[in-house]
Amino acid sequence: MGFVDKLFDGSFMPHGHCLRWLPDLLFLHVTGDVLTAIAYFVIPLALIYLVKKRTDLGFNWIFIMFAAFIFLCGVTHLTSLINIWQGFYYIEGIAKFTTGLVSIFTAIMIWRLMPKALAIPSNEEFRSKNEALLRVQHELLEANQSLELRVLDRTKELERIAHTDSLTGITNRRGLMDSLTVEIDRAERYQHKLSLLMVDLDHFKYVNDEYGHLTGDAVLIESANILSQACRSTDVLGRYGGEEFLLLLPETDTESARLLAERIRVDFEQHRFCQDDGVEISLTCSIGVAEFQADQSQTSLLQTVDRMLYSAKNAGRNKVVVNGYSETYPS
Ligand SMILES: Nc1nc2c(ncn2[C@@H]2O[C@H](COP(=O)(O)OP(=O)(O)OP(=O)(O)O)[C@@H](O)[C@H]2O)c(=O)[nH]1
Repeated sequence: MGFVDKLFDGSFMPHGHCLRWLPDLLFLHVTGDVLTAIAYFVIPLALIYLVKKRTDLGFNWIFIMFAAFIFLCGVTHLTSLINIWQGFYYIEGIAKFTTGLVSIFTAIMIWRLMPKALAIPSNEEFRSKNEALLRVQHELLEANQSLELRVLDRTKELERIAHTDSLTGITNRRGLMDSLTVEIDRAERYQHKLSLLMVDLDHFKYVNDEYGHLTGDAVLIESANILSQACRSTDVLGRYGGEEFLLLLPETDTESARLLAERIRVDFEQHRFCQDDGVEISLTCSIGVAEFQADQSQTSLLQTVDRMLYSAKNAGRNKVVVNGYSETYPS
């Protein structure tokens, strides 16, 4: 009789199923089997818990297959234990068969998964990639910082351009108005003096008509220089209009402003604007002077100083007219 026939004729009794009931032997088997059975059911629970919590993990299904495989191993193990006393061999056979199917399927799938699993970057690769990313992040931060600085510089430059007269390089009307607002606030808050000079070149149209616009421009630039040399660094000089300049004089009362206006008037009177061809141009200016009065609005102050300038023009030009003074200078 062959081995295979012996296996199925009922005479084969696997060795080990005739446990002798020795206490120490029994203790080893029972304790070992119970611990193993517990582990067979706890491990699948742990794997399912992991899959539920970490849905982002790749190849999650392989954990489920392992859980099923280990669970079925547990069932097989348990039925084989029961079968020491009871003869549920069909149940055990079915459990073994199912375990075998799941095991072989898991084994096939794990080999198919192998290339992907091997392709997972190692910790070292992750570390070096992370370092490279940190380096890039650092470079980007630095680039961003230098960009912000450039934007800041550019913004300041644009602000400067927006407040600068392109021809003469001094403050333009917008800059003048901003400064005037600040100076009026300061004068009002600290009850300081503030005076204004409005300077207008006399018969400037004649310069343009006679010598051309380029010469007119050069005269305007030189006039701005004369004015800036005449005033203090704390004063604000700006071009108010075409050939009209405005001087804001903080901490200056009417009399001091009048003296400065008179000096400027004389400066222009004595100055000779030289052309490239050697021709000299004489030019005078008229000046209106006004001191800021408490509670006066910016518009009202400008209207007052403009009125004074108008009076100076009416008085024959090359004159200084001061608000509150009846005299015209020179009389
Ligand atoms: N070259 C030049 N001329 C300018 C500029 N802005 C204004 N003007 C000229 O300045 C002249 C001002 O003429 P008016 O307003 O008649 O004044 P004025 O000739 O100085 O006469 P009064 O002010 O009454 O003494 C005009 O001819 C304008 O064209 C500029 O930027 N460059």
